[in-house]
Amino acid sequence: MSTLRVEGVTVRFGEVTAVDDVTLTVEPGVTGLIGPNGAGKTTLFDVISGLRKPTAGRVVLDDLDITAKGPHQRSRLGVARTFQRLEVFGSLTVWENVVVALESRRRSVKLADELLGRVGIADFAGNQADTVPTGAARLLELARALATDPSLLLLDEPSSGLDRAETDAFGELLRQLSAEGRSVVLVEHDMDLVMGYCDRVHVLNLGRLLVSGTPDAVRAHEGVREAYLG
Ligand SMILES: Nc1ncnc2c1ncn2[C@@H]1O[C@H](COP(=O)(O)OP(=O)(O)OP(=O)(O)O)[C@@H](O)[C@H]1O
Repeated sequence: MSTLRVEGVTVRFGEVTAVDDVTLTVEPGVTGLIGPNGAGKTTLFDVISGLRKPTAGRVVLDDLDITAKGPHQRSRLGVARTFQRLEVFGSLTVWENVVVALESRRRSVKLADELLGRVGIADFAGNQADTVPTGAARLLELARALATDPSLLLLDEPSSGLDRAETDAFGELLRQLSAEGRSVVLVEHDMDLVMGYCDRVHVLNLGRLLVSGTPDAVRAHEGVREAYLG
């Protein structure tokens, strides 16, 4: 079980302040990170996963300041991430992609079939990864992330490419991951998924944290409706 604290994090790109003094906590369970395009969600994921050093602020995982640690060190501490832009090994099969992730952690390759079944893409196991539909490739990224047995899982737009039934199945998987004590953070534009499956939601707007709360509290917040939900 991991608790993440983002403390006063700011990221500037020249004149643009992509993330502006954001402080928030992620507890075990499913947390949504939402906001309009350009709100700073992916940049904040980059800071949490160690791909980008913040201009100011700290990232603290279970009381350990990890701000200066790189992505690999964070991965060893239990942080895993999927990307908006797919990052699978296209020339390997779906099954081999998971095996590579398992081997990197010296975990049994026998777990690959179980992981593919778990995310719902067992039928694609023997297919070359760059030939499967986008939705399946996203689920493959999730299987690869789960192969590292993460305590904190960051998912960037996981439902894009999934149809409604697949999205609902994905929501149920989120519940299971949460029940296992993992902390899952979701950057997601599918509001049914966010409102239906998140325990807590943080809303970013123009780089700033607008509000944090339960899905109902966030939905009722006037600033959120104005900024985002319309
Ligand atoms: N490498 C970069 N260099 C310059 N500006 C950047 C860079 N990355 C992001 N930005 C800017 O920072 C702001 C936040 O971008 P970010 O991608 O984090 O937003 P987002 O909430 O993830 O958006 P989306 O929902 O469209 O993915 C935007 O104004 C974006 O143009």
